[in-house]
Amino acid sequence: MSNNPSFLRVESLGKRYLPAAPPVFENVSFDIAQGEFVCIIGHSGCGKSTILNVLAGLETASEGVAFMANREIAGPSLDRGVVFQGHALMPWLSVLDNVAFAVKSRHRDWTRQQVVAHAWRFIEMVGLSGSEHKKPSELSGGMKQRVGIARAFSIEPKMLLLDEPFGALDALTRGVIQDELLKICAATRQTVFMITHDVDEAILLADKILLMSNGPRARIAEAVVNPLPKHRSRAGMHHDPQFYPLRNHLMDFLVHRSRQLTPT
Ligand SMILES: Nc1ncnc2c1ncn2[C@@H]1O[C@H](COP(=O)(O)OP(=O)(O)OP(=O)(O)O)[C@@H](O)[C@H]1O
Repeated sequence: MSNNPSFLRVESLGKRYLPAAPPVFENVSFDIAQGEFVCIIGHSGCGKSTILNVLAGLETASEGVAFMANREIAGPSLDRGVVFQGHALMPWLSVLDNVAFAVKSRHRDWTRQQVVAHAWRFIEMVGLSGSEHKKPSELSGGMKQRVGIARAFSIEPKMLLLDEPFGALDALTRGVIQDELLKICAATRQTVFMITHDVDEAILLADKILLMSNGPRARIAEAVVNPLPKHRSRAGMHHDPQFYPLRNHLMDFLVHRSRQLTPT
């Protein structure tokens, strides 16, 4: 991790969809360091996806600002790769061409050969070599999600934004892809902001876990630094003496404290 504590800086963000209604969230401020993996957890409707969309430049905030590398985020950019739950692949293109399309948009001057070689690297990285000529309709949900991840990584974004990317997957596939994501992030020192509802997933992946209170007027109630050693594994992390205290703290927030912080 670099010494720059605020590669991404969010300052007093607020969002109001309807003028007469209270804001969904307000006064949301947090920092993400370069190479840091941050998860955000909170109940449905508190505004997590809205925050992610503001960071992606797909949505504007009603109040506050977000900066990445000291530049205000004011629209979509290839510097930020987004993976949604619904993977959004182009159904008429093969796995290879779905990834190649993204590579080409990043490197417009590259030859087809360069584009394909680069796309290949990322298809291999997510364990999809052998399926590169398949269309999305021929892939399982987990495989489609891997294509989405390969595509987002292939543009080598400065920041990766993941909106519950594994939400629709069965536990086994989810575990396999979590392990892959961990490996890729360790190898590339990728900076990540990820929404999850899964406390164990957050403990496995995140360096820091942001806890959001319930909406309306939701806020970041706590930023919990993960005390477990950086090289964690799904199989081993629950043996760490710090695992259950951390898990209980997060669960306790979701069950009790997230509500108490909601203004009446
Ligand atoms: N375009 C929109 N117009 C009006 N209200 C919206 C719009 N988008 C989101 N909202 C409302 O804003 C609130 C926050 O939505 P958002 O999707 O950001 O929450 P979330 O925390 O990501 O929820 P979930 O965990 O269920 O995905 C919800 O009450 C939602 O109904």
